[in-house]
Amino acid sequence: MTSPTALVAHALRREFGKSAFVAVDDVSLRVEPGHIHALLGPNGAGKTTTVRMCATLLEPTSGSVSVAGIDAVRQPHRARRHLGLVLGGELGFYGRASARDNLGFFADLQGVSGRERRAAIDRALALVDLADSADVRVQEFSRGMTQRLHLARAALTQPELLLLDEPTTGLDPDIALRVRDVIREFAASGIGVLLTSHSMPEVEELADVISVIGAGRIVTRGNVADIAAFAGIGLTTSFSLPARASGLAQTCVERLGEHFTVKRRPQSGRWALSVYWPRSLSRDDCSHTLSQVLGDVTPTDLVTRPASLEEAYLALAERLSR
Ligand SMILES: Nc1ncnc2c1ncn2[C@@H]1O[C@H](COP(=O)(O)OP(=O)(O)OP(=O)(O)O)[C@@H](O)[C@H]1O
Repeated sequence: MTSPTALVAHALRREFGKSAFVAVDDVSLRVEPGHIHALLGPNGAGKTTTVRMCATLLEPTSGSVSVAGIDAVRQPHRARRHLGLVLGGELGFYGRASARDNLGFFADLQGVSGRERRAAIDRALALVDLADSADVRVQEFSRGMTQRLHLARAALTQPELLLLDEPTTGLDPDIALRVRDVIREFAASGIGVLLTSHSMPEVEELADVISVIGAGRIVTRGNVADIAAFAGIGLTTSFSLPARASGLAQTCVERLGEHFTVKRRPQSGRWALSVYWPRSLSRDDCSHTLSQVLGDVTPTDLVTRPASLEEAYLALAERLSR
């Protein structure tokens, strides 16, 4: 038997306040079992509002949410048993109690039966690599360990759907990498994951599908190449010039900037330049156009490659604002 789709949100709309401010409008999302779907967008775009509606914490003004085949608007209590939720920067544990006792408290809250309780806690701790710290008081945990404990809490009931709202925000890069490993392992075990994040490398690394949301509406959806195509860019070229070559850096910005998007930033005492090429240009077209501006200067770090998610996203930025 095939598992039901972990999440199907259809035409979600949420208004707030007397003015009926539309925070989310006509948002539809699917998360298949074992897949990671990332929701990417600027501050205030509607990501958290969408996640909260999917988590049954906020009722949609209109639209539907189904979690593991259960109507989450009509039957929120039933749907809740099939989902786990982790919000970035969450508190919510008892510092003086051990990791195991904290999870025990949440297991009781979530209705895990007495018989399954011990096994569920051990399994959840092992999943996030905290088995050795089970009896350590949470106040002694680092932020990364605490965030992994939140993931363990969300996994207690073996949910079909995990909703992760900025789960690595504020973590050191190495700890964020460890949390990402755990998220990937969750998906590999068959859980469907809806992830919001402001970290482009994180989304690029983890997501099977990316939905870009701006001003409450889904603007585009797909993989990195699809998002770049929507943004109108194919290849990008990056290179740097010494700080003393300001004149040439300026010429690049002016001449190339007439037809293409060119970004110039000071970086480690040099000028870092990036050119976003339209999809119609081949690699040869790009290097030919660039050589006409650079003349006999050949930057040693020049690289032309498919646009990254960050570049595609930056190219889209204006289309995402309210
Ligand atoms: N309870 C509320 N009452 C009124 N307006 C709200 C409420 N919750 C959210 N909003 C508004 O809805 C819009 C979407 O907010 P939301 O928190 O979903 O955005 P977001 O994409 O998660 O942003 P961020 O990246 O900053 O977390 C914002 O303009 C926000 O001010």
